[in-house]
Amino acid sequence: MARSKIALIGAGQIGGTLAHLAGLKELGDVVLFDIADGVPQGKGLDIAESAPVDGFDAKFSGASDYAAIAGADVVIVTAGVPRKPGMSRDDLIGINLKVMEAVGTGIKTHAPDAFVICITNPLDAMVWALQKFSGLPANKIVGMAGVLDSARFRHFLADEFQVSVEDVTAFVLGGHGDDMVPLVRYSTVAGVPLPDLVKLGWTTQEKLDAMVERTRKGGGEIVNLLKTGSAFYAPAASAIAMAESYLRDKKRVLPCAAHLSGQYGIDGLFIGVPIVIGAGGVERVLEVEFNADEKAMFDKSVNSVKGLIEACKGVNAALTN
Ligand SMILES: NC(=O)C1=CN([C@@H]2O[C@H](COP(=O)(O)OP(=O)(O)OC[C@H]3O[C@@H](n4cnc5c(N)ncnc54)[C@H](O)[C@@H]3O)[C@@H](O)[C@H]2O)C=CC1
Ligand SMILES: O=C([O-])CC(=O)C(=O)O
Repeated sequence: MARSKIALIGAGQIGGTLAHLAGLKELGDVVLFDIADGVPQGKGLDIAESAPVDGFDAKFSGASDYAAIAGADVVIVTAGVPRKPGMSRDDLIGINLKVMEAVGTGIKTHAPDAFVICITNPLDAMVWALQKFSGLPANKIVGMAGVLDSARFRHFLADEFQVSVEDVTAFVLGGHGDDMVPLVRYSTVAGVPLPDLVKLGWTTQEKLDAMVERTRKGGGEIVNLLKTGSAFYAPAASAIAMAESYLRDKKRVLPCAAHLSGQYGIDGLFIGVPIVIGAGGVERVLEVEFNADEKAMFDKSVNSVKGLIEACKGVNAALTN
């Protein structure tokens, strides 16, 4: 059977890490695309030269011409700019929206049948714009954020409880901003919900609240430490989990920014919700029930995303249709 083809649009910090992980997991042959000519070629060659040491078989190539992504099964988009300390993700709208227009056109022309994962920030608005520019069907394009935000929450919880990260589940829904919604009631250790663990004395409500807040600000914490860019190892690992679920038809249930058409009372926006990713792309949206507090947090986050969409429409009139 022929190998799958994975196209990475953007060969920066996340793009390079994606290529390496795709190789290590033998997900398929990888094409790195970037406007910075030489960078995708150099990273591709470097990773190919690591393959004999780690023992994986995959081809790596670099390009600055969209023709190279033709026939890709999966496209992962990280093209654009990351924020620096003092900036919010939303400050990236102007520049990254223009990038999404170019990328969307490239995908529409050369890889219209791919399953597309957008990572570029501000995520919920960029994946919405990328869908408009590419014309992809709603089940073939998703945004990566919830897997990352949930992984951060899981890490903090596992560290607090001194248990394996594997036994901690978490769902962080809503938009990928500081008002994202870590759902404490739906997060567990070996199936036991967090509120029960507070009752059992495993942690205190104050500590749990602090971990929720740290999760919400998790991206900014790393930006402030790195100073020159943002997180890339955990974001790349998260997108690879989504790509793997599609390519291997694993049907994993993952929190992702998915196009909603009525679910959660939302129509026409990409919002972080649990979805099933399989060979059919977004195969199902899991609608969890919210209590009044959770609903208020979710609505607040959705309103932030709506504000970003309006800002995009203000920048590019073609998006108003
Ligand atoms: N959704 C999420 O959870 C996360 C999103 N991000 C976002 O991902 C994006 C990428 O982050 P990094 O890889 O760290 O940035 P980076 O700066 O290392 O890489 C971005 C790459 O995009 C390339 N690029 C710029 N314009 C392009 C265009 N028109 N076509 C093709 N390539 C183009 C640049 O040359 C650069 O190599 C940022 O917007 C960042 O905010 C970062 C972490 C998590
Ligand atoms: O915070 C940022 O700018 C990058 C990002 O989205 C994250 O790491 O969650």
